[in-house]
This record gives sequence, C-alpha cells and structure tokens, in this order.
Amino acid sequence: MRYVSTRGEAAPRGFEDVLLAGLAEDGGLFLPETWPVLTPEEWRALRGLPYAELSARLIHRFVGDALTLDELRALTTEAYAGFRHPAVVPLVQLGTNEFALELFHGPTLAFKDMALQLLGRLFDHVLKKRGQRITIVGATSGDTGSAAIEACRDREAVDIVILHPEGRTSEVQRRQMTTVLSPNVANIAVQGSFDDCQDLVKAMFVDAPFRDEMRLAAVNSINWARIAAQIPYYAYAALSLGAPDREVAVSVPTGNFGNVFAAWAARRMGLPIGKFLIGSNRNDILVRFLDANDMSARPVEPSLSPSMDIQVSSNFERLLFELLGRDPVATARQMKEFRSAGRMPVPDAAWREATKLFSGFTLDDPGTLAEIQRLNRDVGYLADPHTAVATAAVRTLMPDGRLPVIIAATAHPAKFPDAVERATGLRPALPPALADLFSREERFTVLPNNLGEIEARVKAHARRNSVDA
Ligand SMILES: Cc1ncc(COP(=O)(O)O)c(C=O)c1O
Ligand SMILES: N[C@@H](CCOP(=O)(O)O)C(=O)O
Repeated sequence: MRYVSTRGEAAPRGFEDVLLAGLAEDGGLFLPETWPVLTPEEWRALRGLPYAELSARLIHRFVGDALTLDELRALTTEAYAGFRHPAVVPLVQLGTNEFALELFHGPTLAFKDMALQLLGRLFDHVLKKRGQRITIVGATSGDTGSAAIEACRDREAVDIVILHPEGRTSEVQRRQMTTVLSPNVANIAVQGSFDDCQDLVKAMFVDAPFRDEMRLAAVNSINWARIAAQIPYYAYAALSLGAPDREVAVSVPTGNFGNVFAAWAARRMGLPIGKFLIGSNRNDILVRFLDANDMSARPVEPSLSPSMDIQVSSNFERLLFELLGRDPVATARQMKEFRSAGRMPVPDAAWREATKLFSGFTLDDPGTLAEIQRLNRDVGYLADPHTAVATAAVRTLMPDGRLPVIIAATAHPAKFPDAVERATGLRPALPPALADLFSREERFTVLPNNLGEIEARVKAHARRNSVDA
C-alpha cells in the first residue's frame, strides 16, 4: 500500500512514512494510491466480530507490510481494552430509524480516543523499530488535544506540544490537557482561534529545516492514520444495521471534516452508505458550500459546540482531490486560491457531485439547547451539544426515516456540563477517573499567534526532553 499527496509534489511512500510525516512536504494530505474495496462477502464476514478484531482487520488493509495482522491486532486490543463500555462503540436507538453511535467511552470522553489510543501505540511500535524520537505538534479546538496527550504522555520516544485557542474551549476540555504534568507534554494557549492554531501547525510542517530538525509528527486528522482508525466504527455500526445488504446513512457533527471523511472512505471501500448529513454550528462554511458552492472562510465565532468552531476544514482537501478526479495540480491550484483569497469556487461538476451525497445543516446555540432538551424530555437521552447538532440534522434533512441513520455521538455530555445543564437542568457527572479534575494543578504557556515564538517554545520543550532522556 502506497500513499500519494493531494498536491502531487511529495514523493509517494508507504504507511510507516506517512504515519511519521503527517502532512506532506508540499502541504498536501496523504491518501491511498488505490482504495482497498471489500466484496459483500468480505463485509459480511466482519459482522459480529469484537470491535478490536474488526478494526484490526480493516485497518490492516491500509498498512501494507508495516505491521502483520497479529501485530496490529495486539495494538487494537490494547488500545480499546480500557474503554468504559464492553462494546467499545455501543449503538443506542433514539428513534425508529435513528441510532447514536457512542464514540465517547474512551479515557478523554470524545471520539478522538478511537483513533488516538491506537496512534500512540503505532508511534511507539514504529519508533522502537527505527530507534527514533519524534516531536508531535497538534492543534485542538478542545478534544484532539486531550486525547493526543493521554495517548502520548510519558512515552519514551515522543515529545508533544498542543496548541489550543486561549479561552475558547470548555473548562473541562482545557483542564483535561493542562493538568497532565508529564515532562514530555507541553500546552500552549494561542491568542487566536482554532484556525490560527491549525495554520501554525501546518506552517511548522512546511518549514523544512524546522520539521526535519524536530522530526515533527502530527496527531491531527491531517495524519492519514487518524482517518484509517476512524473507518472501522462506521463499518461496525453499518454491519449491525444490516449492511452490506441494506443501505444506511450517517449524520456527523463536523468541523475539520475528518470524521465524515472516514465515513466517506468506508463507502469508498464498498460499504453502502447512501447519504452523508453534515451538522454544523454557526461556523457553517461546509453548509454554505453544499447549499450554494460558497466556500468562503469567515472569522471563527464561538459557540456551544466549541470543538466545531472551525472555518478551514483540513480534510475537505481530501474530498476535493477525489471530486476533481484525483488531479493534484487542480487540487493544489484550488487550495492555493483558498489560502490567498479566503474563498474557493469549486468547479460546478465537482460541487454537483458532492451535493449528490452530502447535505449540510446549521444549528445555532438556541437550537442546540432546544435539541438537547428535546432528546432528554422525549427520548430520555442526554446528548452533548455536538451530538445534538447531528440528531437535529436528521430530523430536518431526513424526516421520512427512509434509511437507518448512524448518528456520530462524538462527546460525553459531561465534557460540556454548562450547556447540558442550561438545556435540561441536569449536570452530568464526570466519570470517576476524572472526578478530581477541577482540583488538579494546571500548566500551560500563553503565546501570541506568532510562528517564531511558537517554534521557539516547541524547540525548547523538545530539547529539554532529549537532554532529560
Ligand atoms: C466532540 C466533537 N464533535 C465533532 C467534531 C468535529 O469532527 P471533525 O473535526 O472530524 O469534523 C469534533 C472535533 O473534531 C469534536 O471534538
Ligand atoms: N475538533 C477538533 C479539531 C481538530 O480536529 P482533528 O480531527 O483534525 O484533530 C478538536 O477537538 O481538537
């Protein structure tokens, strides 16, 4: 299995190198050179398998000879062993044809654990084999950061620096990151938005001397391994609902487009997902694109679903590459225009293609509170604000219930207790492992949105750790 960059100038390479590279040197994102496609019989053979086994078998299609199936199975088994639910990703019926796929039973209470618990172990496996160290730099709007820190804390060959937008995460999200005092972990609160944090991370990756000196690696969904590890839960849910013999739909609360792209990848591998609903808060660039081919970035605005407070969705580039017939020159041209002008008219044929599969839905804060309240009152289900955006999308975009819909329940309600309490009067408690979160010491550095200052901080952190090591 080899991977190509969406911008075509970086050399194709195998899984291990893609795992360690994160972003391609040309600024593009890696995708498999050819998609593995499973026959209906092969899909059926995965039905009923324990989650760790199912995920090992599917992810193995992407790793080539980097790991044997046995090696990968050992990693997925360990990765999901600590989840709080025996099914790992339980499917909970919310309506006649609506099912919440709960992705938040991992250590940090969000769907990011599904991929990052595995990614931390994959890094370890590959780095031990190679005798190398890496410095991870990541951007977070709240959930990737804590999941990555939890997965990488105290790992010998890894230093990790996470950038979050100062004051724009929930307090639980911030504390989950900043109270981890392991010496290989550093947190930076950037005076800016998530988009600024993500731009800074991408700028570090295209700064070749810095990237090489620090041996930068990525934990965001720019890293292909993140997407690969998010595909199996869609397969697990779809197979439980009758696929490959029955078509299903998905509804995904969307920010950086990684989670919904993983669902699209599952379709590309032969899973019959017939419709993709994209839920958005007031940062609705993807919805405007789908409704009117208006792909224009506006300033990021805070909302009750802060993890989706994103305007520039990294993984849209992967879909664009596919929509443009895998033409890297056209993709690079479009992305360059988006970067310089802040807008990108996608060619009409590609836009129409996208609208056949994807539909967008925007929910404002009052609507989000009303939906959390409705779910609690009518269904007895306590949803976090991100999940509520996706359940509301189903009621608006697919009220006829013609397909079973898998709703990605991306976070535990206790991560957003203020919003949930405002909507329902109930304050969800944190699980026992996090019960003392509010009395733990916090450590982070506040820095301006300035590449030089951030790079200097990353360098100081990585140096200190290699001296200590
Ligand atoms: C709870 C939650 N829901 C939804 C999203 C959006 O997912 P994606 O960025 O993969 O589109 C995020 C952040 O990524 C999140 O943390
Ligand atoms: N919502 C995310 C933003 C980063 O997304 P990623 O999937 O690219 O890591 C977060 O919670 O940090």
